[in-house]
Amino acid sequence: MTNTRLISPSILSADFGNLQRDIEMLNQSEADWIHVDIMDGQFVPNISFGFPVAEVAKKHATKPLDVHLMIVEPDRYLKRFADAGASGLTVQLEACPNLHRTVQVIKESGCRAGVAINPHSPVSLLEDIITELDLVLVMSVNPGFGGQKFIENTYKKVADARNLIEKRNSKALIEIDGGVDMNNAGKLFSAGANVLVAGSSVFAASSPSQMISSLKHA
Ligand SMILES: O=C(CO)[C@@H](O)[C@H](O)COP(=O)(O)O
Ligand SMILES: [Co+2]
Repeated sequence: MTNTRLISPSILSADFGNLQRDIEMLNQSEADWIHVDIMDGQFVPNISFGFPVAEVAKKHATKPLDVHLMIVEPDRYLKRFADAGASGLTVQLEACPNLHRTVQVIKESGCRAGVAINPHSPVSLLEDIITELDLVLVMSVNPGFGGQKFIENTYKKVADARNLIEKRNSKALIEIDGGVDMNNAGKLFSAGANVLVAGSSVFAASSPSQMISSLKHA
């Protein structure tokens, strides 16, 4: 079992009028990655931002961009997000009819390959692809918005993912996304999570950088 514990703050909750300032704050903080949420208004009922904002993030960030694609037909855009500076590309299982091929294309682009599963999708759906993955993202809210309530069934899914990874000797990291805060961060790491995404809990804190440290050492 890996002891890796990383924090990936989501810029969805940043101040877009001061994005450079907020990214520079993340550069100075204990954040490990910077989470970039791409929403298309089709896979999820919200539109966030696209390439220009991802490119601004890349221009100012000194940390790897952890790009989460909540879009239909992600294959159409993998290369462009890789060229925009993504270090990791995570697609939603539910958006990928040919997931094995999609994962191979991500790897060929030089990015870390991640697959996200929605709250209704069991971890067992990853059984025949887990050895190909660098990262499994367990959604702990329904995707589409920041600031939602954490779904408690996530702990069981972290345990399921950890069991599957160990059974198949996979090197995949387990990432959790949605409603992560000081009430659940420590329990998630103890349950076997490796990477915690945090949007509103970081950016609404009086000291975002202190909150990142608190989450990391929870
Ligand atoms: O992918 C998503 C939402 O769909 C996330 O990455 C959110 O940006 C997390 O925000 P909080 O729940 O932490 O506020
Ligand atoms: Co996300």
